[in-house]
Amino acid sequence: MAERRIAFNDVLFRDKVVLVSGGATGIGRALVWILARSGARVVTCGRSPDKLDALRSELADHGHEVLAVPTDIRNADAVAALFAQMPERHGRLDLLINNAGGQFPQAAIDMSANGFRAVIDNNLLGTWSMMQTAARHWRDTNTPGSIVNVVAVVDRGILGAAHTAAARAGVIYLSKTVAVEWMPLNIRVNCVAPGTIFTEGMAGYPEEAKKTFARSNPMLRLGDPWEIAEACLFIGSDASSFTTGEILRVDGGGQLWGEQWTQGKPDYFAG
Ligand SMILES: CCCCC/C=C/C(=O)SCCNC(=O)CCNC(=O)[C@H](O)C(C)(C)COP(=O)(O)OP(=O)(O)OC[C@H]1O[C@@H](n2cnc3c(N)ncnc32)[C@H](O)[C@@H]1OP(=O)(O)O
Ligand SMILES: NC(=O)C1=CN([C@@H]2O[C@H](COP(=O)(O)OP(=O)(O)OC[C@H]3O[C@@H](n4cnc5c(N)ncnc54)[C@H](OP(=O)(O)O)[C@@H]3O)[C@@H](O)[C@H]2O)C=CC1
Repeated sequence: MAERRIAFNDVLFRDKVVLVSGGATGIGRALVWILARSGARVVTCGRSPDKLDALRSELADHGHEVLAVPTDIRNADAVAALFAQMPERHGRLDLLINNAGGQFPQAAIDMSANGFRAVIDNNLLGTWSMMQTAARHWRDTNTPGSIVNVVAVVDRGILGAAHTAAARAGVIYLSKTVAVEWMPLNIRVNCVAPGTIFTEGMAGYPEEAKKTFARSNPMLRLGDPWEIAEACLFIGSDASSFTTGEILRVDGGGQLWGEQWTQGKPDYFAG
């Protein structure tokens, strides 16, 4: 990541302040790297202080300073404290990328009320808390802003992950709504919907399902976190200044062809 080619020039984010949630691993880590190398001042958060420490020292070894604040996005007080640190440290915020999130694979019929709620809390309510806090900051400081929400491709549902399909659809329609409501505040709101991307998060999926993931799109491969990071850079930056309320699917064409069963394909559909 310290060397990989970046599609955009290195001034696009020079001195911009960007908050990326969930930056310690996977797509978030690629985002932190690509933004730092593009000249941005990067702030990130996550629940695990150890993972954030490892990220901070990895970036520091290459001369990039990152502010990494342990924060659970489901905790409104922690989110408020995170946002309070940014003006102090960097004076402003230009872009928020809501990447933190996740779920577990399970048949909808077996989900407990608490399990379903945990995924809604994490992906819908946590993301909303970050979005609203950022928007209030931009309103109160009379400065422009941009939000990118990392969601998932929900057009055909997400088999074996009904909770996250519901949460991500919620984020998409929240985004479309506030893209209009917040335009008078000069805030753009867009989503990036990754297909199946090879990250640390894959560890939570059964081997039987993982073997089939490469066939979930016509490119017959998994995506790479860097491919999602570049899409977020494009849609979050001035390079897409006339775009708001949009969903950019980065899924190798998976919304058109391919099947994804997060727990493996049931016998009923085999053959
Ligand atoms: C979208 C396309 C899918 C295919 C490709 C993969 C895409 C990815 O997104 S990979 C990135 C995934 N990364 C993660 O998922 C990491 C983050 N995930 C989590 O932190 C958790 O899964 C969580 C947020 C959903 C749950 O966190 P937490 O609130 O800390 O959970 P608790 O341990 O307190 O449990 C609450 C509730 O949920 C039930 N539960 C948790 N894990 C599972 C599981 N693996 N299977 C079944 N149920 C689970 C847990 O049992 C609790 O319910 P009750 O037992 O009823 O109290
Ligand atoms: N990989 C894929 O195929 C796909 C991924 N996505 C979504 O993209 C995003 C990134 O996923 P990916 O990189 O694959 O997964 P990872 O599990 O590697 O990354 C998720 C990151 O979010 C952080 N996080 C999770 N919950 C919280 C929370 N409540 N508060 C703060 N931080 C949190 C985690 O850190 P910590 O555990 O320390 O809190 C972790 O660093 C997620 O929203 C994911 O669901 C969507 C579609 C497909």
